Amino acid sequence: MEAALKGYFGYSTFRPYQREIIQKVLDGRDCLAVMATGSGKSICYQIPPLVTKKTAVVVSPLLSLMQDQVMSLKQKGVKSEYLGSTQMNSSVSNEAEKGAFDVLYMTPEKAISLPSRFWSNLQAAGICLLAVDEAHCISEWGHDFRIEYKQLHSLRDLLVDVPFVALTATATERVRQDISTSLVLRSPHVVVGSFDRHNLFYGVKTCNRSMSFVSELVKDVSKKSAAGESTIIYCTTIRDTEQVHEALVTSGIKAGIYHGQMGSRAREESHRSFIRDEVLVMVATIAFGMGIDKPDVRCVIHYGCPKSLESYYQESGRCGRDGLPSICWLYYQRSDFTKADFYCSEAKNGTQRKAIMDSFMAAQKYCLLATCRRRFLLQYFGEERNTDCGNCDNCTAVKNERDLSKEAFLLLSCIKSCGGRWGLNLPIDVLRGSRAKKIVDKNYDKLQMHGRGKDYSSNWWKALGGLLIAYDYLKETVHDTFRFVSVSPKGVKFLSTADKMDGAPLVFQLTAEMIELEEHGSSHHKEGGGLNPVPTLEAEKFSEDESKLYQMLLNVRMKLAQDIGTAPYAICGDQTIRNFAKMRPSTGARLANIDGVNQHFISRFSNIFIQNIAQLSKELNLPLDNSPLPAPPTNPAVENIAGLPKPLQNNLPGILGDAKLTAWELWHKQEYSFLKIAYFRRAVPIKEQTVIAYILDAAREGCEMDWSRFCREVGLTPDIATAIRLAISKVGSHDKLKPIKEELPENVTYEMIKTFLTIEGHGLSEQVFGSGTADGVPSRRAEPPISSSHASEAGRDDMGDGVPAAEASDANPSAKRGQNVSAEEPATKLQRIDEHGAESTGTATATEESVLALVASCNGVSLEDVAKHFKGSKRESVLEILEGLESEFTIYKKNGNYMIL
Ligand SMILES: Nc1ncnc2c1ncn2[C@@H]1O[C@H](COP(=O)(O)OP(=O)(O)OP(=O)(O)O)[C@@H](O)[C@H]1O
Repeated sequence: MEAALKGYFGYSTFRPYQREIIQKVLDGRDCLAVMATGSGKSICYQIPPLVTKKTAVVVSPLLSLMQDQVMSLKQKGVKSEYLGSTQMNSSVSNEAEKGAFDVLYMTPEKAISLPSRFWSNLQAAGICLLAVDEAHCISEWGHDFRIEYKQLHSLRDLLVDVPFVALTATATERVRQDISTSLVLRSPHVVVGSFDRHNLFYGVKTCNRSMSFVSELVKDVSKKSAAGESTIIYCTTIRDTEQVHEALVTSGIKAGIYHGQMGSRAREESHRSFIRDEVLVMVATIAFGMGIDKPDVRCVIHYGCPKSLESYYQESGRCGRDGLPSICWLYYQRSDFTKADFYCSEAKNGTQRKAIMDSFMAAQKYCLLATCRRRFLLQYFGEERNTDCGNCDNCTAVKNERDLSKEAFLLLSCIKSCGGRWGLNLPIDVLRGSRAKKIVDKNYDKLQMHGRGKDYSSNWWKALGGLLIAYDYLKETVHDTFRFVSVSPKGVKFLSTADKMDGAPLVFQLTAEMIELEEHGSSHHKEGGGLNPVPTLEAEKFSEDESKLYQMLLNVRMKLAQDIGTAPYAICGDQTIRNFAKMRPSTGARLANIDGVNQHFISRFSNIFIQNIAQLSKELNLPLDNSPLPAPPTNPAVENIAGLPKPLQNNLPGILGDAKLTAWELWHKQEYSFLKIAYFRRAVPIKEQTVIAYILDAAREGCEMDWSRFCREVGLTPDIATAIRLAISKVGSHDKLKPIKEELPENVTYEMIKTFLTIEGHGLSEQVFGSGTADGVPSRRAEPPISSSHASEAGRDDMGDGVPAAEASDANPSAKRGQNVSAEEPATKLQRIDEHGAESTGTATATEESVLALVASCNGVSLEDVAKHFKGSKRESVLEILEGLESEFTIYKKNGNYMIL
């Protein structure tokens, strides 16, 4: 599991619950995972297929979401596709049912409409799980109910032994139950993670929708864009969306717009430009919601109070999914609170109406809060916290507490005297001495407190009213479209004791709005207050030049992404780029050690980044290798990995297929050995013979070859070449290999014959082997004399005459080539070490190949054991080789033991 995590995703440790869920799925158990947005749920269904080599089917509600995930997975080297209405490639479905993909996404509509033949074929090919992402859509009690989700249970009968995994970021107990019942989960393993998004700063500001406010907002957002950071501005109406978008564009900020009245093409285009960082600001209604898989959104602004705390959590949760510090601001205006009636109009019955109203009231309460916002949010989702978070506006604001007992007394008693039949406005007007007709008609101008609240503005009183509601001194109720504020039992108690004790203190933390109103007489947020209330932890650790380097490297990533037509985050995350800027690795080995760097990245982009880091660091006068990482291995093969793998410039991949091309690239460009290629990125290694066949295929397709080296590694000397030539002439044909092999001594392998024939096919025989016998190709070892009489029965048992050349091979070519360690040898030797403690095992020397063979033969081997095994080499050399192999992702370390990746 760890091997797949590092190899494909570049991470060295699992986040909470990931391992547990993956293990349960591998054990065949159904799971229900309720984990916060951005907590890493996807990996729970993306790792099992990489471990089991069977397909994971993922049902996901939105095509845009699937497309983004497929794009991202492909960049990691994970075979992935989707099935849905926008899939233009008609062969995907056919390939999918043959098990061609690791991860196969599909819409619920597609999942329930696929013929049972598809499922039985896929099951025959291998299916390791069925995941239902955003599983809350199953429940009518969830906030995104989708009728097709309800029908997914029909798959249960088709996929009897396949574990089902339901995943969601928000689910109450009731929704969880619905999911479980509807999907017919069988005693599922349930995981409920924390809802806390500790990297998010939460803040609230009041606003008005004037142009001056919008231009302040634009100014703030432009700072984020200038820093290359992405922002989403959620508006509650299409009108607001258009207004804010226009203001941004007029100020020269590249911004996208997204709302339900746009055509699907325009929406897709908008979405695409945002995830590819072509625009850094997206102004949208909540229609731009669930489908956002972009991990590096740094700021989410809600321009208007959201309709519920659930949707606020979900939408603000689009921020900082990569775990880096990010900011969520909510701007509200008191008039937003009157929208409850509008939302309630969606209700089908009284119960639903109450549910909508309760959620909206909670959102309103969140706006008016003067205490820790995170605590409030978590409490709302049933998670108790004893301490304040220190990462929200109320926690970080200079504490401004004051005894407001007199003001509270005035407001409460005024509301009580007005009979609790009004909203907040009328009693506040009474306090402020209004003689409006309604007030005079009701004789409220005769009340004792009439005009006694003139010192504060109306908005200040409303803010106090909000506090008194939040702390249950006032009660807000809604009847039809009217809201009434009355004094609660707690408020009544306060009034009675305040009366008697004359001045019992009631200390409140003043809200930001109240402070603003007292200081400036208006509640517009301060100029320059900006969106960045707290310096991010990472930013604090960066020097100015490191920040510059970070920005430059973001540009390098952007350019690369544009060149290959993908999103920058799909190449690697912001945190990885931060680490590059901080550590400034000078070699591929150092780069590979950085979290977030996976095999695919190493083979495609490491060279570009190493070069840019070196050059830009030089320009900025920053030293390289500023990292706490161990000293870089000096193994030339390791250095090579950073240096060479460039994508091919010709069209060979199409002809050759990935595996053959990769084998050839690794051999030719990286100078990997056959054995190392056999293990490269494979849980189950392929045979060395297959590697050789792949490279020969590449050569036949025109790939450049160093034939001297190839012959040397296959063991094909000029003597053997001569013998093969003779054998062919004896047999009279080279169409079948077996008769040729039978004419030759046992030590002449099928690989040698194939190599000879390929070289002959290229007309290079004379050049490579010379015209005669002995000269031409340097041989590392003395060959036994060749004579036809040595021909053996080798291969006769397992190969008929018709065996095609590409499939014919010997069992263990490296062993026959007289290498230090054969594939079986290390295990035996190591066993001896285990049995006899420090007993010497001879003087075997460590080479990359022999160490690799040893690690491959053991299920975890420590440095000590490897060092003991290779008595002929110094411990440091052994360590160096191990580190080299580790940084190339050929092996990895787990609990101090080396294992094959
Ligand atoms: N073990 C890990 N170590 C470091 N980063 C990780 C790990 N697992 C996942 N991540 C990263 O965390 C981010 C969020 O992961 P993911 O998209 O799976 O979240 P999610 O829980 O599915 O969120 P959502 O509910 O929004 O869909 C991604 O950038 C992912 O690469």
